[in-house]
Amino acid sequence: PSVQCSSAGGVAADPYCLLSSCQETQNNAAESSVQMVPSSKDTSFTETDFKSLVNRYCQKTRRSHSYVEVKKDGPSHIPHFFYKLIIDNKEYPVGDGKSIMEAKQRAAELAWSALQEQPDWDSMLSVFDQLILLHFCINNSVAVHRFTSEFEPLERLGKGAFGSVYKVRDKKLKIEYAVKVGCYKEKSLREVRTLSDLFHRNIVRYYTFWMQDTGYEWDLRDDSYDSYASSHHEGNSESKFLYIQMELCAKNTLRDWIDEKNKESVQDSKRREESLRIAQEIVCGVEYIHSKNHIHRDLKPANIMFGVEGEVKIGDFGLVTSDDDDEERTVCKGTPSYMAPEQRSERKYNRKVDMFALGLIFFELLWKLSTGYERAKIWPDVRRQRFPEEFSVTFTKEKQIINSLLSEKPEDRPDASAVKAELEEWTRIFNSHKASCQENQTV
Ligand SMILES: Nc1ncnc2c1ncn2[C@@H]1O[C@H](COP(=O)(O)OP(=O)(O)OP(=O)(O)O)[C@@H](O)[C@H]1O
Repeated sequence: PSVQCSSAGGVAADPYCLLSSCQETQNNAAESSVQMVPSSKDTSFTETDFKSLVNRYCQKTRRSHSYVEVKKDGPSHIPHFFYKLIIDNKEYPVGDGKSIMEAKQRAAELAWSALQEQPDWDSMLSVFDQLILLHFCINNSVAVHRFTSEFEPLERLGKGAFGSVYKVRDKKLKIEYAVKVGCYKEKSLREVRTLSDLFHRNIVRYYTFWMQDTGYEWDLRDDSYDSYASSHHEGNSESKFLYIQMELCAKNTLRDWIDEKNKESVQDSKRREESLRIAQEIVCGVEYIHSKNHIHRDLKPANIMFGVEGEVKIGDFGLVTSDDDDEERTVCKGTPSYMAPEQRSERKYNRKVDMFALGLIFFELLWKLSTGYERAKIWPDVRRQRFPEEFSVTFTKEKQIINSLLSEKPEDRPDASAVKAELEEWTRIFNSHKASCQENQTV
């Protein structure tokens, strides 16, 4: 980044110029600090994080600060935001932007500029504090911000144990994607490694990943972005954030689909037909995952999404592992209510844990459970292959498949290819039966 300092007193908005008005020795220190900016840094994504800078400044000078929304303009699908920064009851100019984050950044930039024009600017911070701020600018504010440089964050889609998932638009391509942001741990690369190995219609498509020094937190209510980024940095300057760019799926997961269906008054044949289609697609995805020697380990409706054509997309590979028979596993990884019995208690298990979860998902797809209470009551029985009477009568064939998937012993559970074949055959029979019924009705 270019370093252009104005002469004593009036310091330019560039945060590197913090020390430009100090005495000569301090000036030298500043110059040498400025030279600390690595020349090899990829400046194409460089931007100054004024929000973090103002936050740091306020912490150092013990000032209170808050962002206040001034107004929101434009149509609801492309709103334009206006924010101002108030520091110790003093208001600074209004900044605007296409997102709240952008407007706050702009407001912080304007406030930062104004702050430096104050006559007592130099005396407000000790030289030491100025150096700390400068160091902060160099190490954080100008770190590569690939996420916000390449993408425009549009909304937060969800939050899980690993981090948050954002809907974003690629600024150049104008294409929307999902980007998952979380704290980097060696384990989290497992998801990236697996996703990059998988290419299938029923699996969330992975594009790329990268690491950044800064995290990103979308929070409309407060400024948790600042504390999120700085708290990770203060405690551990080595901490990194992992960004995973994926295909964007529909907002509603299979969990939402099931919940919606459960609100309908009757258990209709359309639900059965759609459930069979969804079940087939899930099993196709699982067959593929297993063919690549992976175990998903956390199959559940909340981790199953839909693509643009309504096709099933299996996601959240955070617990994926390789299906190596000899490997010792961590007990109780996954979501307890969908876990196979051996996954809850044993160190050795295999891909058949996914088949158990599939059995439970198939049951939930088909059977209307009106309340959480009803679900809680019935669930332990279903896990032990005990089904409601009416379910067994209405869904004879499906019950047979689900029953085999919920076998206590993993070796008694069919593999994905066998279930796929059975489901295909049953769907064919079911659809032709339905077509002939409809024909009889019209005649
Ligand atoms: N590719 C995507 N497109 C659209 N929404 C997504 C996408 N990936 C994830 N989401 C949404 O974000 C939410 C959280 O994602 P995900 O479950 O992968 O995060 P996580 O931190 O790994 O969660 P978990 O606690 O389940 O491990 C999901 O429930 C889903 O609603």
